Parts: sequence; structure tokens; C-alpha cells
Amino acid sequence: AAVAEMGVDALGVIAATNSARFLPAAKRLELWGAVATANPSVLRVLVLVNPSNDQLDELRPEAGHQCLQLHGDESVERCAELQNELKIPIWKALRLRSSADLNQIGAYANVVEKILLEPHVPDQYGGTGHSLPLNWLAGFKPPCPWWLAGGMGASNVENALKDLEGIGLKPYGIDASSSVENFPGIKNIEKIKILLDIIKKLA
Ligand SMILES: O=C(O)c1ccccc1N[C@@H]1O[C@H](COP(=O)(O)O)[C@@H](O)[C@H]1O
Repeated sequence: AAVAEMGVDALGVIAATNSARFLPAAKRLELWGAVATANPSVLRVLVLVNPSNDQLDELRPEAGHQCLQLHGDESVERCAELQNELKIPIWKALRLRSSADLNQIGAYANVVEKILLEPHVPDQYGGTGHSLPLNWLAGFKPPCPWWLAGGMGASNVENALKDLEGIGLKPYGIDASSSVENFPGIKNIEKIKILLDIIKKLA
């Protein structure tokens, strides 16, 4: 709720069970309520890895979130299936192994609302703190809005945005998680404020 009051565009809650940041379904409704009260314009995003059909009920918008951010190995077809079943916008995180992986985006763009681009890190699906080599994005023609994700924080966001501008790119948004924490799962409000001040100055 404190971050929502700072005027971010979206807030994510981690529903990936093996994450240190995992929040159980039973606690999400209360949290989303507090976020909505603090700032109803902040988009409430549930972050998941390879959701199974057994999980569908907790993924419905009635649970308080407004969007699903998928960080696993979900195919284009699986994203379409979830979108049709749950009637909720899907954001797909693409964990790039090389610039060649950008070729996948066209197919996803027909189905998902936004794409997040971050680097592939073996055995981890997100929240890694690792940043994308931005030269991989040279020549990238985004077919849909995209977020720059992975290891973004106060120490590197300004250079990242300048580097992107140098190759004619501007992300829809900056996604940040581990850089604004004291340790995994405990966010640091001061670090978030510093990051937001930098981004607002550059916007
Ligand atoms: O944060 C996690 O533990 C996590 C687990 C599984 C999937 C995604 C996860 N986090 C998301 O990853 C991106 C980038 O995080 P970071 O800035 O590199 O720490 C972000 O959207 C997190 O919410």
C-alpha cells in the first residue's frame, strides 16, 4: 500500500511457490484490498511460473488481481488458453538466452498484452537481480508494449534507459524487484523511492 501511494503503474505479488517472495492465496485478497484502497489506479499483477489447471480458481480476477505475469515456460498456446479461460490480461516474461530469442515475441504479441524482457538465468524463473545485455536489443522492433525487467535499480536504470534510447528504444515500463529489497521478500521503501525519483526525472 505504501508503494501504491508513491504512484507506481503496477505492483506484483509472487505466487510462485518456490520463491522466497511467495505469498499464499489466502493472504493475497487482503493485500490487494489495501493496495486498491491506497491507490485504485495501480494495476495489481499476480506473478506466476507455469500455472497448472488445478490452480485456475486462485488465478481468477475475483481473487483481487487484474493481470497475470507469467515467468515460466508457458507457450503462446498456453497463454491463449489461460487468457480465454480466466478473461484476464496476460503479461509474458521472456527470459532471453540470446538476441535470437526476440524472434518469439511476434507470436506472443497476438495473445498477450505486454512482454517483459529479462535474461535467462539457469534454474531461476525471476527475481534474479541479473540484467539483460542491452546490445541484444539492437534492431528490436517491439510488436507490443514491453517492460525492461531483470536487475533494474537505482544504480543502473539511468544508463539502461540512455543505452536503449541510443538504439531507438523506449520501454513501456521498468520492472524492479530484488534491487529494492533489504533481503528477498522484504522491500525497502527508501530504495523504491530513490528509484522512482530517478525514473520520474528521466520520464
Ligand atoms: O521474485 C521472485 O522470486 C520471482 C519468482 C518467480 C518468477 C518471478 C519472480 N520475480 C519477478 O522477476 C522480475 C525481475 O526481478 P528482479 O528485478 O531481477 O529481482 C520481477 O518482475 C519480479 O517480480
